[in-house]
Amino acid sequence: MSDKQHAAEKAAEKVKDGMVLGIGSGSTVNYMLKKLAKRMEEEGLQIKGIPSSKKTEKLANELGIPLTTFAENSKIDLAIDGADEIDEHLQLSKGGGGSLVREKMVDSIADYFIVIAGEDKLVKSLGEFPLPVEVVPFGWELTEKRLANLGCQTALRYQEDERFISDNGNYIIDCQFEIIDDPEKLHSEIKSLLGVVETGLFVNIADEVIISENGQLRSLKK
Ligand SMILES: O=C[C@H](O)[C@H](O)[C@H](O)COP(=O)(O)O
Repeated sequence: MSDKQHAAEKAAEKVKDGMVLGIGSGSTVNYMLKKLAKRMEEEGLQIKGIPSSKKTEKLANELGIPLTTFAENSKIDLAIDGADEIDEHLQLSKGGGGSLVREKMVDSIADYFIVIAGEDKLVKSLGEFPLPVEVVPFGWELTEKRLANLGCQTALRYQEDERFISDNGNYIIDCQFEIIDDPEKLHSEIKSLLGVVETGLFVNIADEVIISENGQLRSLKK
């Protein structure tokens, strides 16, 4: 079993009967969903999920996991999500799959947010992984220049030779900074730029990180 699967399955064990669960996105979360579906079948566990992407929604539907919306539930008991980078203060860089806006909406409202990952996602400082920023398509070239003025190399994201379009109909600009030593400050600076919808910096949102390293689990908490 891979480290990410190990961490994902451990987190799935923390889901309790009757919970409204915020379901993140990505390959690590997919393992969590599969384990959750197994628990529902074997233990009769009943939950409702709020998915953070169309991909997660599709997999949850395929696995028979009941879903709900913010229209029906304004509260999330627990959210479980992956990350692209995690620093020692539990600050995250997310959005490698382009789902950062919905993920942030889901993860930040949860009473408790658990991040799941293999040890390879732990970093001393964020920034090696290019930071995804979701921008509105209108005037994206101007927004890209504003981002570049903050001192990063920018790249409009493509997928299979087409411009990547997020679940919200927006573009993603990946921003390569040398190092992100103050995620909170950088997030505020980027958010203040016209045309920016959201950044992939998840600052002071995670409550716990479950990491697996060579089959050994450990939990990092705030
Ligand atoms: O937009 C995607 C998300 O932020 C993912 O949670 C993140 O990219 C980690 O994905 P994975 O579990 O596939 O490494």
